Amino acid sequence: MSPTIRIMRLPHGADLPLPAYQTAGAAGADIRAAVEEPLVLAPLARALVPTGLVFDIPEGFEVQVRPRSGLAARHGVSLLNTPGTVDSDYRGEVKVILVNLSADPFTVSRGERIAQIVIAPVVRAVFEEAEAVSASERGAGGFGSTGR
Ligand SMILES: O=c1ccn([C@H]2C[C@H](O)[C@@H](COP(=O)(O)OP(=O)(O)OP(=O)(O)O)O2)c(=O)[nH]1
Ligand SMILES: [Mg+2]
Repeated sequence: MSPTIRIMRLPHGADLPLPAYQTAGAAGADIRAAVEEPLVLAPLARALVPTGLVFDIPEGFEVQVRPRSGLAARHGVSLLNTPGTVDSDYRGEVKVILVNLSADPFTVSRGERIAQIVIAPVVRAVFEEAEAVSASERGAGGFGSTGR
């Protein structure tokens, strides 16, 4: 099943390609920087990078915004909030929170593929207050309780 995501391109991204899967089996579709000018990210700097895209995500799905491993491995560039969550009712421009975790400045060029989006089904819970919770083998152990 392939849900359709309708995409509106904003004026500053009108000439950039839509998100696209690069190979037949790709889970992620790359999205591009709709910056007007090259953007220089100093070491440890972050930026909210526009994509020029507004998504119309079908109800029951989300879009996750994830880093590209090539940018991470070669340049230390990642997303600060990975995976970013785009809610199905969000009608604003999708933006990418890029962060430069390397010791060198990184330049983002217009049209560069800066991240990838993965669409995923959403399960929503019912949150219900409880006086007590069920017993389990783990109990309250966590944060390394099983050792290394
Ligand atoms: O990488 C991201 C993450 C989020 N968003 C947009 C879509 C999402 O639906 C909205 C809100 O994101 P989130 O809930 O993560 O942020 P928040 O800080 O909780 O903002 P809000 O109070 O608007 O929910 O921002 C993006 O464009 N890119
Ligand atoms: Mg939120």
